Amino acid sequence: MAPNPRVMNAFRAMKAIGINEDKVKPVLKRLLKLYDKNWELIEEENYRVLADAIFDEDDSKGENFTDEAEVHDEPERPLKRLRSRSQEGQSSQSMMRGTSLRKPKLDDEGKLGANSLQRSPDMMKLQPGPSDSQSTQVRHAYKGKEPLLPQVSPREKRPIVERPSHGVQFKDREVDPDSVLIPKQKVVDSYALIKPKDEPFTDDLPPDDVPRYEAPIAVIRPDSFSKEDISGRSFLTGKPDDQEPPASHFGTEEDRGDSVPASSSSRRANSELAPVLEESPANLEIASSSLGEVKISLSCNSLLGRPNFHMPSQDELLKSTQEKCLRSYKIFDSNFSVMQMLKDMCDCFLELATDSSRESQERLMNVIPSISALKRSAAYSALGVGGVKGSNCIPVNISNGSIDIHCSSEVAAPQMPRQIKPISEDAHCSANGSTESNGGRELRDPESCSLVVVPQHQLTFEELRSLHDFNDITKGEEVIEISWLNEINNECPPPFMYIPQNVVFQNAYLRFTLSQINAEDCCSTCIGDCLSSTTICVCACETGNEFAYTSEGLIREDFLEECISMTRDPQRQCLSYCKACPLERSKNDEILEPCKGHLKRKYIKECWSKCACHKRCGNRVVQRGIRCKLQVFFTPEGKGWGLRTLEKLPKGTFVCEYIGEILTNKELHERNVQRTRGTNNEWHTYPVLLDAYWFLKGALKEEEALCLDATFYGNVARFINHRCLDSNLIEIPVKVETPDQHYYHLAFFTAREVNALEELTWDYGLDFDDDDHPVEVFKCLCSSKFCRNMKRPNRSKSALR
Ligand SMILES: C[S@@+](CC[C@H](N)C(=O)[O-])C[C@H]1O[C@@H](n2cnc3c(N)ncnc32)[C@H](O)[C@@H]1O
Repeated sequence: MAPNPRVMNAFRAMKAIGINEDKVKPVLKRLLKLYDKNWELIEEENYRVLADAIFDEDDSKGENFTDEAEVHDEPERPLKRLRSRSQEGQSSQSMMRGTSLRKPKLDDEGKLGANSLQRSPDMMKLQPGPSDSQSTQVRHAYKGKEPLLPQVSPREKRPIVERPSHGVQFKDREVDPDSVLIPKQKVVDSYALIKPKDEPFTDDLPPDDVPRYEAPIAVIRPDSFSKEDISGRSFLTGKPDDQEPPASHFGTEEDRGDSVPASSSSRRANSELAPVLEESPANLEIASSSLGEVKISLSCNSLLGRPNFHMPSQDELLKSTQEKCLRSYKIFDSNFSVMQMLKDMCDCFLELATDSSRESQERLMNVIPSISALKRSAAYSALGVGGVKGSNCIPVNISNGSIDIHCSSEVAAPQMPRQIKPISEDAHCSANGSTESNGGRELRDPESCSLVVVPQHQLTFEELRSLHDFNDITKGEEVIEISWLNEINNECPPPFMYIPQNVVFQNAYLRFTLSQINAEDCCSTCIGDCLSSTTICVCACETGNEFAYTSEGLIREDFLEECISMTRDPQRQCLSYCKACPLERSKNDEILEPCKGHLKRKYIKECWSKCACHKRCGNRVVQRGIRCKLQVFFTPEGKGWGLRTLEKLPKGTFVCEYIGEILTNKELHERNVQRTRGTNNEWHTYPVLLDAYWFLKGALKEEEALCLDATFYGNVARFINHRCLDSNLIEIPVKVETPDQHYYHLAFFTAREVNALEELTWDYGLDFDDDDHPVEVFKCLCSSKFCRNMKRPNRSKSALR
């Protein structure tokens, strides 16, 4: 029978550290039996378990003949020290992995002791320190060897968890600082062999006549060297981390005094090793939480033996990671920082790991809607909370059926409630933390003393969902966060559901099928970026065989100017007339008026899923979503909420799409009728008609005459206010998924360069003289010199585009 390759590998690995087959065989057999043939456990960390079991056996044999005195006077202990590199300075890494293998301790019968195999670091932390007598035994057992687990010695009774560093820590015990050397360049696989410095250094393998001394006497890891040791260096600063000892230091200064002292001799050893260590860093700290409690390290152990290994600089590493992230995850925010993300990860870890009730209380405060937000929802009246104009918060005291929230005047922080923890319908909590009956719903941890209570029957789930997170009104729906801010009063944005893509309300006919897209509607032979292709891409046909976008992702100047003048210049404006205008049909009048005309527009055709080009092809802009830094803000001029940019935007930048529910024109008409009858809402969203191509079909079917309404479902475009004629945005139809003319995206691009903090506006195309539309009019406050409403400030009807 062919020998089991795993057995052969084990032999080979042991041979590499000087243990011959005869010795390996019986121990291996026992381990296999013990582990139920679980080879993985044996093979882990380059057969560490096996090696240690062999050493154990050696030791236990040896110990039969030693007493305490002999142990201490044992100067000629082994020449070599076996050490897994993965232990070197890897405490935090091990902790992250959450596993650590403790060597199996075989009892007399060759069985595992109760605690022999421990994989949980928590378990290890909880391990009590042995009593003095126990520790003596432990010292016997480990005499001359590094224990594989943080065994707690009398001088290390302090639990590991108390130490500033964390994770699995391997203790250097009985180390003679002068006696060890790590010949890093002679790495065999992942082991570093350590040889007493003052003994003749012959080769890496022990002489055959000293088999007992294969067991190592001591170990020095890179991070147990002085602070100049690169492996203990903070990668962030390039300086040693002086906030705390490296993760693999054991115990306090005094502790180290008799284990691994920072003695002159150890320093001597270090300085001798310095050139080697400089070339062989093992563990690099790359990020940490603000106070250094949590750290992220990179370990490159398996690279150390490679001749071409060199340590990348911090800049190199960050730059390359950043580029990779930007490429892979489509992050277009120029402020994105890998380093920040890693620090955030440390902070999150710390937060989760130390979740204090105070923190969770603060977090909860931010998820409660302010009264102004509630006021806008139908739920407000049902809440029975008195008006608090001038206050950003719902009153602090808990009274039956009311809401408790503490809130500073600057922080109007209504957010999406993320965690609603119904405790009891009848419970609320008084300031001292006791629970009282209130018929409400508790929104936070019952342990904290100030509870937030919202009457359960008042706010529906839908209503809660429509309240806005002031950090990100998009609720994470967009690639980029969009905050909202009111520096004028205590209003909150009106409730609506944020959606990043249009959704069909009910009857609109929309088919995005691949079969519907013909060869002439997609570039099925393009490769990579269509913009840089030399052949003409079919997707550019609609725009005169030239793409509408530049390689910078802006709209081509001439195309943009054409669109602007077709929309704004009365001389260039071109109306098309449909045969049976859906607008007229929806009125259900006896006699249909003739079509009043629809503005003709140029449109952009973007590459899409059936195109063979790359997803990041330059002819895909609108479909990537919002990339500019925007903010919803309360306008000082009395227009209500508006949208502004927080960064300078070049001319031709894509800002956002008008997103809303896709309605048929009939459905919209019905809504409008309802709207005028319904609540007297000051701020109306203005639905847009997707009417640019209505004229193309003889008689458009009802379900093909489409429009977008952002009143209930929409994106930030619903906040863009109107400006007569010289608005800084221009809307352009963009075709993406379907070649059908009756559906397209309406995208806003900057019509000129826009400065940071400038309000973004578009011309709704309102005819302030047209009394024929049911949507409530507003007094135009656009302050444009071309304002069409200037001479008629008191008009009460407006037009709907
Ligand atoms: C699409 S919404 C814009 C967002 C709105 N300002 C809000 O607070 O939700 C349109 C409404 O904003 C207001 N509005 C927009 N442009 C305006 C302007 N130029 N002057 C006055 N009010 C304006 C009108 O009330 C209009 O009905």
